[in-house]
Order: sequence, then C-alpha cells, then structure tokens
Amino acid sequence: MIHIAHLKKQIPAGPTVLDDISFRADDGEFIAIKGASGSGKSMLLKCLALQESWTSGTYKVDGKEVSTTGLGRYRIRKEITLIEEKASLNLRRTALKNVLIGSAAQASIFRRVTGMVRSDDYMGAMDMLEKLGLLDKAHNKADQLSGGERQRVAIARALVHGAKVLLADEPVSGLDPHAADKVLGDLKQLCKQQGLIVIAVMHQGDWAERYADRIIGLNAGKQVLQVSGRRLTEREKMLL
Ligand SMILES: Nc1ncnc2c1ncn2[C@@H]1O[C@H](COP(=O)(O)OP(=O)(O)OP(=O)(O)O)[C@@H](O)[C@H]1O
Repeated sequence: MIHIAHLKKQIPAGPTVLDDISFRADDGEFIAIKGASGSGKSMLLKCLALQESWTSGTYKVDGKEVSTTGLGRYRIRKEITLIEEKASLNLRRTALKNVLIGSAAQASIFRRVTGMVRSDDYMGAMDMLEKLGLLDKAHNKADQLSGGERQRVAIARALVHGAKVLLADEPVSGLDPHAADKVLGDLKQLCKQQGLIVIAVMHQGDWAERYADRIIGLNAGKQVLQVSGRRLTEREKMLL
C-alpha cells in the first residue's frame, strides 16, 4: 500500500511543480493520473519512483516512510518501477532477453553486461511473457515489436524482477485502440490477480475512466479531483 500526504515539490530557486498532493493506493488498485501538459503528472511519478526528491510531505510504502536518501531506497526502487512513455528496451536483444536481464534500475551490472541468467529465471520470464500474451514473440528482437508489445515486454520485465507497483507514464500513447486495450486489460488483470498496484498517467481519451478504479486530477501542480468508480462529469473535466 502506498500513501502520500501533502507532497510538495519545489524546484530550487524555481516553481512549485507539485503542491499538497495526497492519496493512497491499496494493493490491487489501478489509479489513473490526469492533467494537462505541465500539470506535474510525470514529476509525481518520478517522486513515487524515488527518482526525484520532494520538498515536504510524507510518502509511505506499506506503512513505512520512504525517501530518496533513506535506507530502504534500493529495495523500494526494485519494487516500485517506473515505465516511461517510450519503454527503454535493448532493441538488439530479444523480448525474452530483455525480460531476463532486467532494466538498469532492477538488475545487477554483472547481469546486464554478461547477459548471464539462471534456468529458473528463464522459466519465470517465459511464464510472464505468456501471461502478457507474448509467448510467440519471446524470441523476436525488440526492434521487431510493436509499441504495445514493447510496453508489455517492459511490464513483464518489471514484474519478473519483483515490481509490486508499476508507475506507467502514458502507457498507451501512440498505440492503436486495439493495442491500448490489450496493454490496459493486461495491467488491470494483474492488479486483480496479483494485487499489483498500477499508477498510470493517462490524460488522453477515456482510457482512465474505462480502466482505472480511481482518477486523480492535477492542474498546475495542485490536486483538483479524486474520483472513484464513475466517469468524470463535464464540470470535472473542465478542472483539468
Ligand atoms: N527540473 C526542472 N526544473 C524546472 N522545472 C521543471 C523541472 N522538471 C519539471 N519542471 C516543470 O514542472 C512542471 C511539471 O512537469 P511534468 O513533466 O511533471 O508535467 P506533465 O504533467 O507530465 O506534462 P506532459 O503531459 O507535457 O508530459 C512543468 O511546468 C515543467 O516545466
């Protein structure tokens, strides 16, 4: 469970880009973040991934306060994985190798450089690729995969390496509606089946309303709405 309270991020000698953000995400929840360009969506995800520090407020994971300099930060960075808009795969490696070797934040330098893996890791990676409907693409090089498939490889990679929370920055931007449905449907299923928490920036279209359990709205760094289990009203949309 994630709980942030009164989170504020001020750029040194610059603007306040997040101001008084508070919400919780329980295990199994799918949360969407909406807000216009520059409203602070990506910065919020980076703070949650401990890639950016915040100026004040608290951030707790399973009841324990965390920070970018705290003792547990390496474990938290493994468990809370940020998948950026252009999922950064090694394009010369297969989907399977990408999953096995892991991302820079999750795998050891030794594994990334040598590419050496254990056989039970292999089984785990194949299982996860199958769950995400990618078994037949496991041996395709990442540069032969579509945008949606790359997103799903990045999700598989994060989960195989122990992610309990996925932070996804525009996971379906640039995808056709069918591919977007597949990515979001898979994420939703993982939430329900494995208790995964997903916090995804999904500003465009009605993806947030169709897939998220809760929508958090930002405007100029401030939290302007928090809505559960229903579509946004026209009035609420105007706030974003
Ligand atoms: N290092 C920085 N220094 C100064 N301002 C910054 C810095 N990082 C982000 N900002 C500002 O913080 C605000 C929020 O940025 P952020 O990237 O979180 O927006 P966003 O909602 O994700 O936008 P978009 O939808 O366009 O990606 C923007 O005004 C941005 O210019």
